[in-house]
Amino acid sequence: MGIIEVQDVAKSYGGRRVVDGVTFTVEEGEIFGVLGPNGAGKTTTVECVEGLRVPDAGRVRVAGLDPVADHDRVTRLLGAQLQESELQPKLTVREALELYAAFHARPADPLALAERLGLEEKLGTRFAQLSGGQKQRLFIALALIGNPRVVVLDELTTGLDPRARRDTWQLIEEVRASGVTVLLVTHFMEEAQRLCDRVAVIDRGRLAALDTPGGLISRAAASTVIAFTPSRPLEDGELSTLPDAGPVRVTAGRVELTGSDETVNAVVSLLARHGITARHLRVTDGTLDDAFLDLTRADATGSTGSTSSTSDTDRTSHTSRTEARG
Ligand SMILES: Nc1ncnc2c1ncn2[C@@H]1O[C@H](COP(=O)(O)OP(=O)(O)OP(=O)(O)O)[C@@H](O)[C@H]1O
Repeated sequence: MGIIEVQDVAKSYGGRRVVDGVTFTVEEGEIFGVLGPNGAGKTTTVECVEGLRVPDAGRVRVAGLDPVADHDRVTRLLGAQLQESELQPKLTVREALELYAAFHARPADPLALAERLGLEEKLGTRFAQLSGGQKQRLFIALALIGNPRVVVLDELTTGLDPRARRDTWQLIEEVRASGVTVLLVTHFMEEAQRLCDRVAVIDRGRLAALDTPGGLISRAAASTVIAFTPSRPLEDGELSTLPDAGPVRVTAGRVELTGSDETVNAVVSLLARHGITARHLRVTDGTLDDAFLDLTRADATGSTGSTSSTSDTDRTSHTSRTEARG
Protein backbone atom coordinates (compact mmCIF):
# COMPACT_ATOMS: atom_id res chain seq x y z
CA MET A 1 0.00 0.00 0.00
CA GLY A 2 1.35 3.41 -0.96
CA ILE A 3 1.22 6.36 1.40
CA ILE A 4 -0.94 8.20 -1.16
CA GLU A 5 -3.44 6.32 -3.31
CA VAL A 6 -5.43 8.08 -6.00
CA GLN A 7 -7.76 5.77 -7.88
CA ASP A 8 -10.04 6.74 -10.79
CA VAL A 9 -10.55 10.22 -9.38
CA ALA A 10 -12.86 12.49 -11.33
CA LYS A 11 -13.94 16.08 -10.68
CA SER A 12 -16.12 18.46 -12.68
CA TYR A 13 -16.79 22.14 -12.29
CA GLY A 14 -20.08 23.40 -13.70
CA GLY A 15 -20.51 20.23 -15.74
CA ARG A 16 -16.99 20.44 -17.20
CA ARG A 17 -14.81 17.48 -16.28
CA VAL A 18 -11.36 18.77 -15.32
CA VAL A 19 -10.03 15.59 -13.69
CA ASP A 20 -11.04 12.44 -15.52
CA GLY A 21 -10.14 9.09 -14.02
CA VAL A 22 -6.68 9.83 -12.61
CA THR A 23 -4.93 6.92 -10.86
CA PHE A 24 -1.51 6.83 -9.18
CA THR A 25 0.14 5.59 -6.01
CA VAL A 26 2.94 7.38 -4.17
CA GLU A 27 5.29 5.21 -2.14
CA GLU A 28 6.55 6.37 1.25
CA GLY A 29 9.85 8.27 0.97
CA GLU A 30 9.41 9.25 -2.69
CA ILE A 31 9.56 12.65 -4.28
CA PHE A 32 6.61 12.26 -6.63
CA GLY A 33 6.08 14.92 -9.30
CA VAL A 34 2.80 16.02 -10.86
CA LEU A 35 3.49 17.72 -14.16
CA GLY A 36 1.23 19.10 -16.85
CA PRO A 37 0.20 22.15 -18.88
CA ASN A 38 -1.78 25.03 -17.36
CA GLY A 39 -5.30 24.00 -16.48
CA ALA A 40 -4.51 20.27 -16.80
CA GLY A 41 -6.09 19.47 -13.43
CA LYS A 42 -2.93 19.12 -11.30
CA THR A 43 -3.98 21.38 -8.43
CA THR A 44 -7.50 19.95 -8.39
CA THR A 45 -6.06 16.43 -8.12
CA VAL A 46 -3.62 17.40 -5.37
CA GLU A 47 -6.33 19.29 -3.48
CA CYS A 48 -8.39 16.07 -3.49
CA VAL A 49 -5.39 14.42 -1.78
CA GLU A 50 -5.29 17.24 0.78
CA GLY A 51 -9.04 16.90 1.43
CA LEU A 52 -9.66 20.45 0.23
CA ARG A 53 -11.83 19.23 -2.66
CA VAL A 54 -14.25 16.34 -2.71
CA PRO A 55 -13.89 14.10 -5.80
CA ASP A 56 -17.10 13.39 -7.73
CA ALA A 57 -15.92 9.82 -8.25
CA GLY A 58 -13.00 7.61 -7.34
CA ARG A 59 -11.08 7.01 -4.16
CA VAL A 60 -8.27 8.85 -2.39
CA ARG A 61 -6.36 7.54 0.61
CA VAL A 62 -3.51 9.09 2.59
CA ALA A 63 -1.86 6.50 4.85
CA GLY A 64 -5.07 4.51 4.46
CA LEU A 65 -7.30 7.42 5.54
CA ASP A 66 -9.98 9.24 3.56
CA PRO A 67 -8.89 12.91 3.36
CA VAL A 68 -12.51 14.10 3.53
CA ALA A 69 -14.05 11.73 6.09
CA ASP A 70 -10.85 11.63 8.20
CA HIS A 71 -9.88 15.21 7.54
CA ASP A 72 -8.45 15.96 11.00
CA ARG A 73 -6.26 12.86 11.06
CA VAL A 74 -5.06 13.47 7.52
CA THR A 75 -4.26 17.09 8.37
CA ARG A 76 -2.03 15.83 11.16
CA LEU A 77 0.10 13.70 8.88
CA LEU A 78 0.06 15.85 5.76
CA GLY A 79 1.78 19.24 5.59
CA ALA A 80 0.63 21.57 2.84
CA GLN A 81 2.37 24.61 1.48
CA LEU A 82 0.47 27.82 2.11
CA GLN A 83 -0.22 30.33 -0.61
CA GLU A 84 1.42 33.75 -0.13
CA SER A 85 -1.93 35.46 0.43
CA GLU A 86 -2.55 33.26 3.48
CA LEU A 87 0.13 34.95 5.61
CA GLN A 88 -0.21 38.34 7.25
CA PRO A 89 2.45 40.69 5.83
CA LYS A 90 3.28 42.02 9.31
CA LEU A 91 3.85 38.61 10.89
CA THR A 92 7.51 37.92 11.65
CA VAL A 93 9.13 34.61 10.78
CA ARG A 94 9.23 33.64 14.47
CA GLU A 95 5.56 34.59 14.99
CA ALA A 96 4.47 32.64 11.91
CA LEU A 97 6.37 29.53 13.02
CA GLU A 98 5.06 29.74 16.59
CA LEU A 99 1.50 30.41 15.42
CA TYR A 100 1.47 27.41 13.09
CA ALA A 101 3.23 25.22 15.69
CA ALA A 102 0.31 25.94 18.03
CA PHE A 103 -2.08 24.27 15.54
CA HIS A 104 -0.35 20.91 15.96
CA ALA A 105 -0.30 18.41 18.79
CA ARG A 106 3.37 17.46 18.36
CA PRO A 107 5.01 20.27 16.42
CA ALA A 108 8.66 20.56 15.48
CA ASP A 109 10.69 23.06 17.49
CA PRO A 110 10.19 26.36 15.56
CA LEU A 111 13.73 27.60 16.25
CA ALA A 112 15.38 24.33 15.26
CA LEU A 113 13.30 24.28 12.07
CA ALA A 114 14.23 27.89 11.27
CA GLU A 115 17.87 26.95 11.67
CA ARG A 116 17.51 23.89 9.50
CA LEU A 117 15.95 25.99 6.74
CA GLY A 118 18.50 28.80 7.00
CA LEU A 119 15.99 31.27 8.47
CA GLU A 120 17.60 31.76 11.88
CA GLU A 121 18.78 35.26 10.99
CA LYS A 122 15.36 36.23 9.73
CA LEU A 123 13.35 35.30 12.81
CA GLY A 124 12.55 38.96 13.57
CA THR A 125 11.84 39.90 9.93
CA ARG A 126 8.27 40.55 8.82
CA PHE A 127 6.88 38.34 6.06
CA ALA A 128 6.49 41.30 3.68
CA GLN A 129 10.21 42.08 4.00
CA LEU A 130 11.42 38.60 3.02
CA SER A 131 12.84 37.89 -0.43
CA GLY A 132 11.04 35.40 -2.68
CA GLY A 133 13.47 32.62 -1.76
CA GLN A 134 13.15 33.35 1.97
CA LYS A 135 9.35 33.30 1.69
CA GLN A 136 9.54 29.90 0.03
CA ARG A 137 11.81 28.65 2.84
CA LEU A 138 9.25 29.86 5.33
CA PHE A 139 6.46 28.07 3.44
CA ILE A 140 8.46 24.86 3.53
CA ALA A 141 9.08 25.38 7.26
CA LEU A 142 5.36 25.92 7.87
CA ALA A 143 4.51 22.81 5.86
CA LEU A 144 6.95 20.84 8.05
CA ILE A 145 6.05 22.36 11.42
CA GLY A 146 3.58 19.59 12.29
CA ASN A 147 6.19 16.86 11.68
CA PRO A 148 4.20 15.47 8.73
CA ARG A 149 4.79 12.18 6.94
CA VAL A 150 3.81 13.75 3.62
CA VAL A 151 4.34 17.27 2.37
CA VAL A 152 2.51 18.74 -0.63
CA LEU A 153 4.34 21.51 -2.48
CA ASP A 154 2.49 23.23 -5.34
CA GLU A 155 4.60 25.34 -7.73
CA LEU A 156 7.01 26.11 -4.98
CA THR A 157 9.79 27.58 -7.09
CA THR A 158 7.72 29.62 -9.56
CA GLY A 159 9.07 33.18 -9.60
CA LEU A 160 12.41 32.32 -7.97
CA ASP A 161 15.74 33.13 -9.58
CA PRO A 162 17.90 30.16 -10.64
CA ARG A 163 20.03 30.24 -7.48
CA ALA A 164 17.06 30.45 -5.11
CA ARG A 165 15.40 27.66 -7.09
CA ARG A 166 18.47 25.44 -6.71
CA ASP A 167 18.67 26.21 -2.99
CA THR A 168 15.02 25.25 -2.66
CA TRP A 169 15.68 21.97 -4.53
CA GLN A 170 18.40 21.16 -2.07
CA LEU A 171 16.00 21.80 0.77
CA ILE A 172 13.41 19.50 -0.78
CA GLU A 173 16.07 16.78 -1.06
CA GLU A 174 16.92 17.31 2.61
CA VAL A 175 13.24 17.06 3.52
CA ARG A 176 13.02 13.72 1.71
CA ALA A 177 16.27 12.55 3.32
CA SER A 178 14.61 13.14 6.69
CA GLY A 179 11.98 10.53 5.72
CA VAL A 180 9.15 12.78 4.53
CA THR A 181 7.31 11.86 1.31
CA VAL A 182 7.06 14.83 -1.08
CA LEU A 183 4.22 15.40 -3.56
CA LEU A 184 5.47 18.14 -5.85
CA VAL A 185 3.39 20.00 -8.44
CA THR A 186 5.66 21.73 -10.88
CA HIS A 187 5.85 23.38 -14.30
CA PHE A 188 9.61 23.08 -14.44
CA MET A 189 10.90 20.06 -16.31
CA GLU A 190 14.40 20.59 -14.95
CA GLU A 191 12.98 20.55 -11.44
CA ALA A 192 11.12 17.29 -12.05
CA GLN A 193 14.17 15.74 -13.73
CA ARG A 194 16.46 16.73 -10.92
CA LEU A 195 14.22 15.94 -7.94
CA CYS A 196 11.51 13.44 -8.71
CA ASP A 197 11.75 9.67 -8.38
CA ARG A 198 8.60 9.35 -10.48
CA VAL A 199 6.42 11.76 -12.37
CA ALA A 200 2.72 11.68 -13.27
CA VAL A 201 2.06 13.72 -16.40
CA ILE A 202 -1.50 15.02 -16.38
CA ASP A 203 -2.96 16.43 -19.57
CA ARG A 204 -6.53 17.64 -19.99
CA GLY A 205 -7.60 15.92 -16.81
CA ARG A 206 -6.16 12.52 -17.68
CA LEU A 207 -3.00 10.71 -16.71
CA ALA A 208 -0.88 10.91 -19.87
CA ALA A 209 2.09 9.00 -18.40
CA LEU A 210 3.55 7.77 -15.14
CA ASP A 211 7.21 6.86 -15.00
CA THR A 212 10.63 7.86 -13.76
CA PRO A 213 11.99 11.02 -15.46
CA GLY A 214 14.50 8.80 -17.32
CA GLY A 215 11.73 6.41 -18.37
CA LEU A 216 9.62 9.26 -19.72
CA ILE A 217 12.55 10.62 -21.69
CA SER A 218 13.50 7.29 -23.22
CA ARG A 219 9.97 6.45 -24.26
CA ALA A 220 9.30 9.87 -25.78
CA ALA A 221 9.35 9.82 -29.55
CA ALA A 222 12.75 11.46 -29.81
CA SER A 223 15.24 10.61 -27.14
CA THR A 224 18.32 11.65 -29.10
CA VAL A 225 19.01 14.72 -31.22
CA ILE A 226 21.76 14.46 -33.86
CA ALA A 227 23.16 17.60 -35.51
CA PHE A 228 26.10 18.03 -37.88
CA THR A 229 27.37 19.98 -40.87
CA PRO A 230 28.29 17.56 -43.70
CA SER A 231 31.34 18.37 -45.81
CA ARG A 232 29.04 18.11 -48.85
CA PRO A 233 25.25 17.86 -49.15
CA LEU A 234 23.53 14.52 -48.76
CA GLU A 235 20.92 13.19 -51.16
CA ASP A 236 17.33 14.14 -50.31
CA GLY A 237 15.57 11.53 -48.19
CA GLU A 238 18.67 9.47 -47.37
CA LEU A 239 18.67 10.31 -43.68
CA SER A 240 14.94 10.04 -43.09
CA THR A 241 14.94 6.35 -44.09
CA LEU A 242 17.51 5.42 -41.41
CA PRO A 243 16.26 3.38 -38.42
CA ASP A 244 14.16 5.41 -35.93
CA ALA A 245 14.96 8.66 -37.76
CA GLY A 246 12.50 11.52 -37.27
CA PRO A 247 11.98 14.40 -39.69
CA VAL A 248 15.21 15.91 -41.02
CA ARG A 249 15.73 19.64 -40.98
CA VAL A 250 18.51 21.43 -42.88
CA THR A 251 19.31 25.03 -41.99
CA ALA A 252 22.22 26.87 -43.64
CA GLY A 253 23.92 23.54 -44.40
CA ARG A 254 23.48 22.20 -40.87
CA VAL A 255 21.50 18.99 -40.58
CA GLU A 256 19.42 18.12 -37.54
CA LEU A 257 17.36 15.02 -36.95
CA THR A 258 15.94 13.08 -34.05
CA GLY A 259 16.26 9.38 -33.44
CA SER A 260 17.83 6.70 -31.28
CA ASP A 261 21.33 5.32 -30.65
CA GLU A 262 20.74 3.15 -33.70
CA THR A 263 20.11 6.26 -35.80
CA VAL A 264 23.41 7.75 -34.64
CA ASN A 265 25.31 4.63 -35.76
CA ALA A 266 23.44 4.57 -39.07
CA VAL A 267 24.23 8.25 -39.72
CA VAL A 268 27.92 7.67 -39.03
CA SER A 269 28.01 4.61 -41.37
CA LEU A 270 26.14 6.47 -44.09
CA LEU A 271 28.56 9.39 -43.96
CA ALA A 272 31.56 7.02 -44.00
CA ARG A 273 30.15 5.16 -47.03
CA HIS A 274 29.88 8.45 -48.93
CA GLY A 275 33.27 9.69 -47.75
CA ILE A 276 31.56 12.69 -46.13
CA THR A 277 32.94 14.15 -42.92
CA ALA A 278 30.66 15.59 -40.27
CA ARG A 279 31.77 18.88 -38.77
CA HIS A 280 30.59 19.94 -35.32
CA LEU A 281 28.79 16.65 -34.75
CA ARG A 282 26.57 16.91 -31.69
CA VAL A 283 24.58 14.07 -30.20
CA THR A 284 22.44 15.15 -27.27
CA ASP A 285 20.02 13.23 -25.09
CA GLY A 286 16.40 14.26 -25.15
CA THR A 287 15.19 16.08 -22.08
CA LEU A 288 12.08 15.85 -19.99
CA ASP A 289 10.94 18.93 -21.94
CA ASP A 290 10.92 16.86 -25.11
CA ALA A 291 9.11 14.01 -23.40
CA PHE A 292 6.56 16.39 -21.87
CA LEU A 293 5.87 18.04 -25.20
CA ASP A 294 5.52 14.69 -26.93
CA LEU A 295 3.16 13.42 -24.26
CA THR A 296 0.98 16.50 -24.07
CA ARG A 297 0.92 17.39 -27.76
CA ALA A 298 -0.80 14.31 -29.19
CA ASP A 299 -4.25 15.03 -30.64
CA ALA A 300 -4.22 18.53 -29.15
CA THR A 301 -6.40 20.96 -30.99
CA GLY A 302 -4.88 24.41 -31.14
CA SER A 303 -2.63 25.22 -28.23
CA THR A 304 -1.70 22.41 -25.90
CA GLY A 305 -1.08 24.99 -23.24
CA SER A 306 2.39 23.60 -22.91
CA THR A 307 4.17 26.70 -24.13
CA SER A 308 2.33 28.89 -21.68
CA SER A 309 3.16 26.57 -18.83
CA THR A 310 6.87 26.58 -19.37
CA SER A 311 9.76 28.95 -18.96
CA ASP A 312 11.37 30.98 -21.73
CA THR A 313 14.01 28.30 -22.14
CA ASP A 314 11.32 25.68 -22.45
CA ARG A 315 9.54 27.76 -25.02
CA THR A 316 12.68 28.01 -27.17
CA SER A 317 13.10 24.28 -26.96
CA HIS A 318 9.47 23.79 -27.99
CA THR A 319 9.87 26.03 -31.03
CA SER A 320 13.01 24.35 -32.30
CA ARG A 321 11.56 20.91 -31.64
CA THR A 322 8.37 21.73 -33.54
CA GLU A 323 10.35 23.02 -36.49
CA ALA A 324 12.70 20.08 -36.35
CA ARG A 325 9.75 17.78 -36.78
CA GLY A 326 8.38 19.82 -39.65
N1 LIG B 1 -13.23 26.29 -8.26
C1 LIG B 1 -13.26 26.16 -9.58
N2 LIG B 1 -14.38 26.43 -10.27
C2 LIG B 1 -14.43 26.28 -11.62
N3 LIG B 1 -13.39 25.88 -12.38
C3 LIG B 1 -12.25 25.60 -11.74
C4 LIG B 1 -12.11 25.72 -10.31
N4 LIG B 1 -10.84 25.38 -9.98
C5 LIG B 1 -10.22 25.04 -11.12
N5 LIG B 1 -11.06 25.17 -12.18
C6 LIG B 1 -10.75 24.86 -13.58
O1 LIG B 1 -10.36 23.52 -13.63
C7 LIG B 1 -9.31 23.33 -14.56
C8 LIG B 1 -8.14 22.65 -13.86
O2 LIG B 1 -7.60 23.56 -12.91
P1 LIG B 1 -6.35 23.21 -12.00
O3 LIG B 1 -6.08 24.40 -11.16
O4 LIG B 1 -6.59 21.91 -11.35
O5 LIG B 1 -5.24 23.02 -13.12
P2 LIG B 1 -3.65 23.03 -12.99
O6 LIG B 1 -3.18 21.89 -13.82
O7 LIG B 1 -3.24 23.04 -11.57
O8 LIG B 1 -3.30 24.38 -13.70
P3 LIG B 1 -2.10 25.44 -13.47
O9 LIG B 1 -0.87 24.75 -13.91
O10 LIG B 1 -2.49 26.54 -14.40
O11 LIG B 1 -2.10 25.81 -12.02
C9 LIG B 1 -8.98 24.69 -15.13
O12 LIG B 1 -9.62 24.83 -16.36
C10 LIG B 1 -9.56 25.64 -14.10
O13 LIG B 1 -9.96 26.83 -14.71
